[in-house]
Amino acid sequence: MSVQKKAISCPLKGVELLRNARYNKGTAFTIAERSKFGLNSKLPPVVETLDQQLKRAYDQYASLGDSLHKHIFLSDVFETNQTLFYALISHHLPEMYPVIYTPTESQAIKKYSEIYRYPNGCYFDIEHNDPKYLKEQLADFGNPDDIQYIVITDSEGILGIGDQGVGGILISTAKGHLMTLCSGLDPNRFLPIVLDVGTNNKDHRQDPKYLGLNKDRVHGEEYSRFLDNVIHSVKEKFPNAFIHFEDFGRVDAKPVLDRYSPKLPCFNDDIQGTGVVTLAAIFAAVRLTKNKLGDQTFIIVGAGTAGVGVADRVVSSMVKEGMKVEDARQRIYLLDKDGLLLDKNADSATDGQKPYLKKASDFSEESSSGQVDLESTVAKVHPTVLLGVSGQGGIFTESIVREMSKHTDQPIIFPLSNPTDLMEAKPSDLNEWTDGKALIATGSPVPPVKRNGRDYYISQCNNAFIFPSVGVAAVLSECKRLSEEMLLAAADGLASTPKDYFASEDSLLPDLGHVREVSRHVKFAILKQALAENNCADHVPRDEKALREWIEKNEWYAEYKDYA
Ligand SMILES: NC(=O)C1=CN([C@@H]2O[C@H](COP(=O)(O)OP(=O)(O)OC[C@H]3O[C@@H](n4cnc5c(N)ncnc54)[C@H](O)[C@@H]3O)[C@@H](O)[C@H]2O)C=CC1
Ligand SMILES: CC(=O)C(=O)O
Ligand SMILES: [Mg+2]
Repeated sequence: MSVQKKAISCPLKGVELLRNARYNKGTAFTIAERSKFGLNSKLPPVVETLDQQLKRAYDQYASLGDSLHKHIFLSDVFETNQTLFYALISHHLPEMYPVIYTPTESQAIKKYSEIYRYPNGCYFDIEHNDPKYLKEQLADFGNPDDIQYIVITDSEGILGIGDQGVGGILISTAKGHLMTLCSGLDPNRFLPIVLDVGTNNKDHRQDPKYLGLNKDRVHGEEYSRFLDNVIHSVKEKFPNAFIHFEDFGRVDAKPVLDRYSPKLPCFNDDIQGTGVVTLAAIFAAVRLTKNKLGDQTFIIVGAGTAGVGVADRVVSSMVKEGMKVEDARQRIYLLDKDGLLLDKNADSATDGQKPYLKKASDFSEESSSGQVDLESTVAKVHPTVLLGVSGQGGIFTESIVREMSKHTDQPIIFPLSNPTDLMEAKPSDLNEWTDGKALIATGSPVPPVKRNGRDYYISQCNNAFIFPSVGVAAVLSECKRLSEEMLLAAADGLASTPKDYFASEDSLLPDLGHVREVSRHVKFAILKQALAENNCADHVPRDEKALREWIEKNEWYAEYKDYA
């Protein structure tokens, strides 16, 4: 990671410098810099501070009518002046976060070809599936040591909006922005990649403006060969980069993680990040109900990438607390679009789902059609925790939630699907149906629920609260592999964040406004675990105080540097 230096070398001059977002300071170039770097007469005469620039940029942003235009405006700022972009969002993080991320990001991705203005990263398409070619293209993105963190998507499972083809590049860029904003990754050491393997999205295929490959999505061997070529090229070109897989489709996500995670430091955000952040929120909820994790009964609705990822992390945590794996799995009921996952349907279950299949014979009374729906499962197993990662808005109905409430005093209910309109239930409804007792967290941000003169703060349970810390800790540690124990340490770290960083007594997760401090706390927990595993570079400080200082010193800040 880059340690902050007083002056850095600036390789550019004149108009080229003004057009380079990394080095550009716009009206903040001083008189001396204007002379030294050939900028005289190329800027208006007044020299401004970053604060003055921030005021103008914010006023322009605020004057825009809708969030998509605000998103486009912020993207323009990013393309012109990176420091201003990160400073602006850092100053207004809770306000702008939903604009650069979920929910507005999903609109921007759907409309990518319509709103396109400039390239956003590295586009690898399957028609150029040649290792030599791929490596040559990567050379343009930096020298071997330059890139530390890479987000790759194949765009098949973008948020809850599915296959988005080439537009998925924007999820890779958004995740990169959050790495910087939340955890201080140097944005110049980040590379977003989209794998364009075709798309089955009819709207895009019929759109004459669509910018991706207009062909059916490639699966199977050809897909795997392409991915292998990309990963090998990336590792050859940027050997130290940590790889973050994002929004792969439900069939490929887990096999891809299972294939690469034993070989290189990598992470699947939807599987592992969602699992960790949800676990941390569950720890908090369970603490509020004065119960133990091992006493909970879970129903997870949506047995795809995120659903299985959450289930696996809950199991790991229960096992860490002393439970047997089989017993832990028994406490988790996974439902997919055809209802509860049952052993009689083992043939159609994914590898990730298989450990969670329940005996069909135990549910014969509930199933006249051969399927056991959510309401029947709730009535039968009396869950204390109900999680939604199905991408199906509104499927936690009033009768389901009322049934759950009959058997548990404080139901823990997290509609985690994104964007906002795909949440499995609205927090205000959940609050109403449970008479204010439900402990709620959502995937996309929502305002507090006001009921009977009280404000109920709803925590956002989104992997964005964890992957920036996991990612930067992995980069700092130079770990050989990201271990399950490091992930559990991240969940513990997030759950044990000092209370000052929470919006209210009963918040399940810290407040976004304190994300940098929270992230330091989580990185510390992960690095301690990496040290304990001997999974760390020698330069990582062993002493706790020195480790905390080192973590902070290695954060990138949006401030203008002096140019030598
Ligand atoms: N809050 C967070 O941090 C995260 C939220 N998510 C959200 O979770 C949702 C799912 O994402 P992924 O797991 O990546 O997608 P996925 O496509 O891998 O999984 C979704 C699963 O839901 C199932 N499903 C569809 N209709 C259903 C129904 N009526 N009842 C039960 N299951 C049903 C599908 O068959 C599929 O297996 C998305 O909306 C996504 O935005 C995903 C990752 C992180
Ligand atoms: C948050 C996230 O990663 C998703 O919804 O896919
Ligand atoms: Mg995702």
